[in-house]
Amino acid sequence: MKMRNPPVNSLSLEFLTELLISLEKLENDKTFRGIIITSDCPGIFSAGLDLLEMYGRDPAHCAEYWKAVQELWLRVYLSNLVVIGAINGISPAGGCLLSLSCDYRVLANNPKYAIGLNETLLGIIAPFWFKDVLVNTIGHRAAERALQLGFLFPPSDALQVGIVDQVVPEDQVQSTARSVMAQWLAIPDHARQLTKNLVRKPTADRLLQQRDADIQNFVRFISRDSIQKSLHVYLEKLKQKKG
Ligand SMILES: CCCCCCCCCCC/C=C/C(=O)SCCNC(=O)CCNC(=O)[C@H](O)C(C)(C)COP(=O)(O)OP(=O)(O)OC[C@H]1O[C@@H](n2cnc3c(N)ncnc32)[C@H](O)[C@@H]1OP(=O)(O)O
Repeated sequence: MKMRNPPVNSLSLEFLTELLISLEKLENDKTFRGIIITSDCPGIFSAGLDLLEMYGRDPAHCAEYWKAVQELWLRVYLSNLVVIGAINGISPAGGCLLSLSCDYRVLANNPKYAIGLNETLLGIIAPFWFKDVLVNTIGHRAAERALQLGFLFPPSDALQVGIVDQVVPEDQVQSTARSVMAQWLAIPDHARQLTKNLVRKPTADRLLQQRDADIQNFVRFISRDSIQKSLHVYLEKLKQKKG
């Protein structure tokens, strides 16, 4: 699955909906046993959640958006398919969450391709289920530092901390992802799927048990004047960077 939402593969409501529909189709087609998620935007896996879906929007829109974010996460995280991330670009915040929700992550060795939950750098916070997935992946202490400081790990650090499973030369990302897929597909589906569910269900259940409250918390938080100001400042910084 090649994500194509130029210029930066931001996860807008429309794009999230497209991804959800595509994933659902693949899940329902029994001829598919695995997917490789990668990007069609040069140098960018995904710029994460679309800031314009959270800035200057009314509460109803924010609630609809957050529901779609939850939905995509649950679908990828709990997918019965083998999901491999072929991460061929930078993947901050929501892009990192998408990567972390794969079963295996292969990152291209380019110092620009940083990965991490950088929410604090925007003056916002990673929701508890983003945090849970990071803690599950790199452990409590490393996650505690990474989340508070908004670390974006370059490939060598990403491998060391375990946020990705493999770092390979850029021209080998897709072929490596395909070899890894072959290894994972050698396992009988029912055994692998039940095991995946056993490991991941408790984390997903934490959100499933309080989805509506999570949406309300998000809407309250994102609608605060101080948070809207932080988003404004960050968006302006992105604009000014262009010069
Ligand atoms: C009680 C508590 C309850 C809890 C409540 C939870 C609270 C909120 C949780 C929110 C979680 C948020 C998760 C996220 O994912 S936030 C997004 C994080 N993403 C980033 O920080 C990345 C920002 N982008 C960049 O750094 C660069 O754009 C990038 C390195 C990706 C690419 O750089 P490049 O130079 O190639 O391109 P530009 O910067 O010029 O960007 C091109 C245009 O795209 C726009 N853009 C970029 N990123 C985003 C984005 N994420 N959303 C929307 N738009 C984006 C950028 O502004 C440029 O636009 P223009 O061409 O119009 O200027």
